[in-house]
Amino acid sequence: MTKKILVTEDLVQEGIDSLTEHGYEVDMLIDPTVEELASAIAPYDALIVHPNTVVDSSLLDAAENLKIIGRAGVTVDNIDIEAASERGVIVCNAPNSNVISAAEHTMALLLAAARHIPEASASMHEGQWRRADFMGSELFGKTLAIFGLGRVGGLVAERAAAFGMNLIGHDPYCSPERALHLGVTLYDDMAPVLAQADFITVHLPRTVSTLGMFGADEFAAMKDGVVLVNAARGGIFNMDALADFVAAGKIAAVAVDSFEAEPCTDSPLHEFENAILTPHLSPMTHEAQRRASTQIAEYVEAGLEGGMVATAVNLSPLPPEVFDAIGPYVHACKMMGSMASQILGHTPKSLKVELAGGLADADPAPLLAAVLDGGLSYRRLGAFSAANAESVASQHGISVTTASVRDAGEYASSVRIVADEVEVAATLFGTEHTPRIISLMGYKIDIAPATTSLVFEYVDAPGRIGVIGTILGDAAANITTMQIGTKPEESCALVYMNVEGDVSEAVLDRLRGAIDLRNLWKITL
Ligand SMILES: NC(=O)C1=CN([C@@H]2O[C@H](COP(=O)(O)OP(=O)(O)OC[C@H]3O[C@@H](n4cnc5c(N)ncnc54)[C@H](O)[C@@H]3O)[C@@H](O)[C@H]2O)C=CC1
Ligand SMILES: O=C(O)C(=O)COP(=O)(O)O
Repeated sequence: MTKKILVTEDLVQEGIDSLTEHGYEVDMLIDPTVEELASAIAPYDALIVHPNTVVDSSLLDAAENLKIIGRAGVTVDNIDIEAASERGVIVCNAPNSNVISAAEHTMALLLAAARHIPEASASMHEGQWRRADFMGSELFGKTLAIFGLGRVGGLVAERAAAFGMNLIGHDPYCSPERALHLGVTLYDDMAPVLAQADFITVHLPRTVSTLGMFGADEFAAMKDGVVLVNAARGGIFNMDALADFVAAGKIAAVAVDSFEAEPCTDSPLHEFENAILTPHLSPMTHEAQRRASTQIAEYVEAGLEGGMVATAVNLSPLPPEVFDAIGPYVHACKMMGSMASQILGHTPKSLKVELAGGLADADPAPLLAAVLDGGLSYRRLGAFSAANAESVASQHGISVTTASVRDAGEYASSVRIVADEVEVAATLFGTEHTPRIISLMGYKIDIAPATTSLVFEYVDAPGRIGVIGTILGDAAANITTMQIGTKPEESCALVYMNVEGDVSEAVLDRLRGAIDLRNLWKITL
């Protein structure tokens, strides 16, 4: 039967043509109301949207045949990813389609603001010739602060470096290597970045932590005469507070391309001549729109044909034969990824995933994706899929290797990961496939981890467990299971302890003070 695809927003014809040439039936229902879309969606296998079509759980409930949603662009914040995943619907985007256009638009806004181009042009159209009123400043030698050093932020850094700007930035998830490569001095806190910048540009996703990230306190902490640009997402700057600071002259100019509600025809900034406002023009180039159309057509087709979707932002379903081989290990691998990242405390530089015994011939990609997903799950957008795991890992500065060994020792199969200096291995136990940790930091143990665990490493000596037990008992934390591994050659022991009850920082400090610990980690799964 012919597969049906519904397109709900303008899409360059090239992508549509390629889908029809490949035998799909493509229908256009441009800018439908919520009700129109809900009553039309049932027969469709795929849905292609831009930013304005809201795909929420009630639409997905009506979408009985839907297998894949393609977002012709980067941002998927109009799609309820979790609801789609729960229903087994793949969500994919075209993450590289418009990032160059977005970075170039950012540069255009920076330059336009620095040289008063919109106001000067408007005055010329009114028949005036006012050179002295539009004295500008050079970008050269000025400090540009970039918040968010992902795809667009990185491209802006490269372009601003060519203008001779000093680059500083803030992005808790950007690796030091990436920052070094981009020539950006990274700061953990916003304060020093705000205090130094002559120009500030944001390239952040819209999340709970970035909405309103720039308000009155942040604007007050900036240099007098600062220039601000937001070509990312509306809502990152608090517009009312921003207008107050523009009115007071603290902010010399502001350029905004993206608004909290679009279309936007009125905002607190509309009255200011030194506020440059563009109607979400960042992606509006022939090149970006053409890429968005052709790339999304290719990914949607891959999804409909059961192939791996390279840009899936939620896990695409594994083909049954792959699932049979490795599916039960997905949960264990997510758990190990989370455990390793909690022990490490930062994003690893290198990650090795080794499949042993019965898994030796299996494709490691889905398990690598699961390890990364467990370890980097702070990314609200962009879950790892088997197809994108390596490339997303490298974006985060993680170099990935996979290996297989035939010998799994006393187990039928196992997976071992090494994230920088942290090693952890797991096997599955019984018909329920319960994950058991069989090695941690080189210590041989055998334990099924609970929601909260404490891991102690210390120089082995009698009485240690007693001291630990007493402190936890006093804190009303109950030890439910425990395993001890030793390294006799180093006289060291590692205790993996599952606990119930609250183990606060104060209790951890007491434990650290009471015995001579090499390490103590609290792990929450
Ligand atoms: N107007 C336009 O045409 C386009 C807009 N966008 C928007 O621009 C933004 C950036 O897009 P990409 O670079 O593709 O995304 P990305 O995901 O590659 O990069 C976002 C970066 O922000 C960082 N980040 C997340 N939370 C943060 C926080 N609280 N503080 C500091 N850094 C944080 C992440 O670590 C990541 O490095 C997104 O909001 C996207 O929606 C993207 C493409 C085109
Ligand atoms: O992809 C994005 O995030 C963009 O903002 C690009 O614009 P669009 O939403 O595709 O019109």
